[in-house]
Amino acid sequence: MHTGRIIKALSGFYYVEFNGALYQTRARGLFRKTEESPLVGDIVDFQIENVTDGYITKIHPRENELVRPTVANIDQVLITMSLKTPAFSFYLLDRFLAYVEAHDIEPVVVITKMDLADDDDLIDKIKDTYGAIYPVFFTSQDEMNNDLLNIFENKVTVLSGQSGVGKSSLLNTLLPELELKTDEISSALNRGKHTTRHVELVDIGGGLIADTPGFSTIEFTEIDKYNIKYCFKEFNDYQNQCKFRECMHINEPKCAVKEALQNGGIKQSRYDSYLAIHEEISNRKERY
Ligand SMILES: Nc1nc2c(ncn2[C@@H]2O[C@H](COP(=O)(O)OP(=O)(O)OP(=O)(O)O)[C@@H](O)[C@H]2O)c(=O)[nH]1
Ligand SMILES: [Zn+2]
Repeated sequence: MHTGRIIKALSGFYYVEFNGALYQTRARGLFRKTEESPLVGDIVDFQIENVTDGYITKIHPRENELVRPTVANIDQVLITMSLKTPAFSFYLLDRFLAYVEAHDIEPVVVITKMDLADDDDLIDKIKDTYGAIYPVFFTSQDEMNNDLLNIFENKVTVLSGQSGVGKSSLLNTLLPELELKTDEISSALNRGKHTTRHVELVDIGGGLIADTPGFSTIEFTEIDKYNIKYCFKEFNDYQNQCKFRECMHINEPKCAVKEALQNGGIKQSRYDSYLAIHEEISNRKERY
């Protein structure tokens, strides 16, 4: 019996990496009864049947999972946001950040298209708003950002961000061999344009990254209006000092979050994003 990680799932096979080798495994009937099926990213126990084949006997409990792409046990999500085209949006970035926090995954902010920069105030405001809360990297397509390449070691990473911000370009810059590889696969299988991409974890900087960029829009459907406040990381420095334990930091007196807003510990744009998302979730719930 061995324990490894599923890095690819294709046609009923799960490819498990163990000790630098890849094993083609099946899940057998075991999981059909429990309706639990293995996901890419899962840590599994498996039995080797011959040199490279085996079958999965157990899925270890998941730390977290995302639906787009369908990957489990993710350590970090790179939230890509372009400086321009499409225009940078503090609100949209805050939505992505809250969503990733809600899934118990560490966010990393990556600002793309820095070659288009013409507004120093915007860059300063981005640094000022997020620099103390999250790792923030600035990149452009034609430059290899070596600091960014260092963050992957021993981690499983997923890339996300709205359409057109440069997710694929970033992935190709960080992993030039990737584009080549995907081209080879789709032409080899002769499936043409409409091939459904199967997510695969590929090696990057001593860790793994999902080769398919992930979610590009955010809906807070599974998140409760009482929990969204915990998804604004810097609120956690203050919210246990609010007078009321159930304080939502909106209309309550003696609210430590609103005090922090007054003295600059919490940024106005972050608080405004919180209010907007809280309202969106509250309105949705009322309809049911
Ligand atoms: N100037 C500039 N353009 C870039 C940069 N990165 C990407 N682009 C351009 O932005 C456009 C979108 O890039 P993609 O990498 O396809 O963006 P994406 O986020 O993968 O887009 P979706 O597949 O729609 O989710 C392309 O025309 C890229 O050439 C950059 O750093 N600088
Ligand atoms: Zn409060």
